[in-house]
Amino acid sequence: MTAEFSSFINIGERTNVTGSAAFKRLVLNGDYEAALDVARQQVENGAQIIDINMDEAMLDSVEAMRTFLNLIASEPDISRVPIMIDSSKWEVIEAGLKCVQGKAIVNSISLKEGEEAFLHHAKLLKRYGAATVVMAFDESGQADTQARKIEICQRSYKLLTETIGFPPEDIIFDPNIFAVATGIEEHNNYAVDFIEATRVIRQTCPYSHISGGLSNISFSFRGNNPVREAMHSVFLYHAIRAGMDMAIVNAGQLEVYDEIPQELRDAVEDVILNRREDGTERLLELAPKYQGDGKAAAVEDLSWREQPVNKRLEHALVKGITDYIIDDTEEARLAAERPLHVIEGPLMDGMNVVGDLFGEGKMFLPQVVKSARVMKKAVAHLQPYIEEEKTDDTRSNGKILMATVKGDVHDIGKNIVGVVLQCNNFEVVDLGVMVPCATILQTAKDEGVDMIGLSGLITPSLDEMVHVAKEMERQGFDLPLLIGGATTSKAHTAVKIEQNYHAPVAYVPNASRAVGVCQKLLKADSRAIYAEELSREYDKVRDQHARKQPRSRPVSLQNARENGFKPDFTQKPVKPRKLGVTPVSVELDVLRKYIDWTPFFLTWSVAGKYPRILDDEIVGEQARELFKDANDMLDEVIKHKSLRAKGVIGLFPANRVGDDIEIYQDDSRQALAGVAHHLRQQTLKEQFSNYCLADFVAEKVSGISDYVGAFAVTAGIGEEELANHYIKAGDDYNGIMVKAVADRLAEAFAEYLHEQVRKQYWGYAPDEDLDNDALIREKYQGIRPAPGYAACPEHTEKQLIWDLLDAEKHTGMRLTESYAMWPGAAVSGWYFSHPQSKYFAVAKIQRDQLEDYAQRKGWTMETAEKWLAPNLNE
Ligand SMILES: C[S@@+](CC[C@H](N)C(=O)[O-])C[C@H]1O[C@@H](n2cnc3c(N)ncnc32)[C@H](O)[C@@H]1O
Repeated sequence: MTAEFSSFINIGERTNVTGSAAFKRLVLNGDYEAALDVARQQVENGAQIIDINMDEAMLDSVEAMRTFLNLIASEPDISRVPIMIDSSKWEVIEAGLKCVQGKAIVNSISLKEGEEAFLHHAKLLKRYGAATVVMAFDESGQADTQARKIEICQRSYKLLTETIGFPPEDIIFDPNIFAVATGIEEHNNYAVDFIEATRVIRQTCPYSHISGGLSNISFSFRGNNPVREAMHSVFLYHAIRAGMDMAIVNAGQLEVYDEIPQELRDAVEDVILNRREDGTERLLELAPKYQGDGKAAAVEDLSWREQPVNKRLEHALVKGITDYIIDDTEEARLAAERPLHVIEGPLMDGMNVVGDLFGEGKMFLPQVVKSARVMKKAVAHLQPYIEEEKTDDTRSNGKILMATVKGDVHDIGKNIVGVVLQCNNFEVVDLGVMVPCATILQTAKDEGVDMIGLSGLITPSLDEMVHVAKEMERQGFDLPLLIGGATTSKAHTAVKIEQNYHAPVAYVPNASRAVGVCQKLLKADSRAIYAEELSREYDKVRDQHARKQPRSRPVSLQNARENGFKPDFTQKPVKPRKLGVTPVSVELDVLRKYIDWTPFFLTWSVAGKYPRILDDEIVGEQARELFKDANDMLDEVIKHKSLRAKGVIGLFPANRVGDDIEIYQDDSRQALAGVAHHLRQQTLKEQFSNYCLADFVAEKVSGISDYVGAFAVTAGIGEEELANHYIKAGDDYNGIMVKAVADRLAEAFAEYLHEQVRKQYWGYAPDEDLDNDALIREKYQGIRPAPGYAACPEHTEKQLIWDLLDAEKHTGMRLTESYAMWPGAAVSGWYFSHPQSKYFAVAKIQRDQLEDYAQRKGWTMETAEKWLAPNLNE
């Protein structure tokens, strides 16, 4: 499998006042909330880094950069991607670097003002631990030819790495993308110059990266988006193959290379590759034809049924069509010498095509999972014939044990990886969820597996993975270990896991990487080399981690408390209409209207915001198909009541005492029902407060009667049974779909119930009238923070919610030893009603708060360190 596209990174370009008039207007008007939406949209559209530029004469750029980045820091759905601070002014860059949490990227530095200034800036960036874009620009100007681009980048590289020891992997060269087809002959070779320079730079400047602003290339076709998009795709297609690994793009506006009409693609390719003198004229002639979308309407094409059987099998696998698979497999079996040969021949050939297309970014994840369904059907048809022959000599690529670790129940990602591996002829032993270490290791021995893959979603699972690695070492295992799941990371794998186990440990960020990693680890000839590569890489990550300087200054807990948020309590808090605990049940077709579909597509690695995604140029067709399949599943579970939802809420008198919230049994406020413990942000905040969730509740000493709420909901009753029913029938696609749909229904339940609480049960916003989009965008008053998320990252607090609500009795939901909720399709959290309450990230805390929290919870320091590990500086 090739992986050119899986490692390509696209950088969002819309948060740039010099490039987007709309964004500029928002920032100039001080409408930072809408400006944040622009950033959020880019992330939702699949940007993996966002470029932020505030260079505008009418703006105080330093202030604008600082304000915007600080706002982003408290938006977890934006700040999960790295920030590229883009400015031509050093003071703006530095102001930005002081705000960004995590690794920043600076755009850009160059030799424009000579070596001294260049190295001075680079040294500062190194101290911040930032990566940087280095423009191919020197004292005599911007590089336009291939030779100049190479010369300047090589000179910059040498200066950076040899003079000041700048980490080469933190260097991103921008060799300048200039417009082609401008009518000026000297411009005709600009794309070729870039591509060829890229090839040489990647070869001669090890570990560095190549990026560029893509939209420049098509500047002469402004107003003709189809042609511009075709030019971008063709350019990227060739540049990526030459080694370009990042680009500033509008991710929502890229045509799939293979889907550009042949005639247009050829004409664009002539221009990009400067293949003929009259290339520009020919493209200009053709362009008006594609001014619209230039594509003919699709009709169902059954001509593939005319092809030989092997080709039909391949087609069915690639397209995920099960309709004819049994007939075609039977035909192939009759023609083959042995039934096994059908698997080893045409079926595996077809799956290899699937694997290659996926690796090249030409197929999407849900399609691969559907291919697996076709494959399973074919294999199931052949199985009785193979058994009749009584031979079982199929050779798989290797046997992999997969498990979600003890205490964790999440397995959608693991199941997808399992299916993708099976598609690539790996045998997967899937132990399911909540698997204790001893079971994992014993099964690995009994089954003689070649590798172990661990998955987990919640933060406590990270510790459990460390435990498994240590046990593997203690028991003398020598198998490679794979680590994956939402909270895992390369840094955690390097710092916490890899050091504890001598055999190869590989962090697998997503399903598309899994196959490549497994193949390299299981082939005798590549294992040693890859293991060596991995261990060098992790050494480096550890080293970087150790050298990482905190980008934000810690403050004492006392100072943080003094700078706590002081909400306005001139309006008295509204007393809930119905105090106490209320179980709630609801029909799924009510919840259906509250579904937020965007995360559903992300689960399947199809990125984009709903409903726009359905019409997206690149993923639209795939998104429509997925959406239809999900809705078919919803129809089915509603009709047969095979999934059910149950929830419970509680509304209680409450007051703040320090960073705790006392929750009372009744409004006399004499007897405690429980105490919620919260954490406070502990880094220096110059313009903002050091937030703690407790701040949003009136202090006990104020005499103001305040209230909080709690909720726990699930839409996963029946989920396991239904998923297993599909999986047993060989239909992993629908097995995963059940869980993806149940997860959406649970989130929809949380949304629906929160609305009911605001308008009725609590009734602090009785006249609220918001559509689903506004609900998803959280335009309402109040928040519902969920333990385990950034404002209340400590998971054991869920126990208090369970106790207050008697949640197990009312809903059947349980907490595991890691405080994951079971069934997996579940949501729980607190309700805060204050109009100024908002989400934020506690982030790193200091020793004094750790001690204070341990004392408040009645914990030993060891217990506190265990549960707060993700928030401690190490
Ligand atoms: C993860 S999304 C879920 C809603 C989304 N519409 C969906 O369907 O997936 C937003 C929820 O996550 C939780 N959340 C987000 N940011 C948080 C933070 N900083 N602290 C605590 N909880 C947070 C809140 O419960 C919030 O309602």
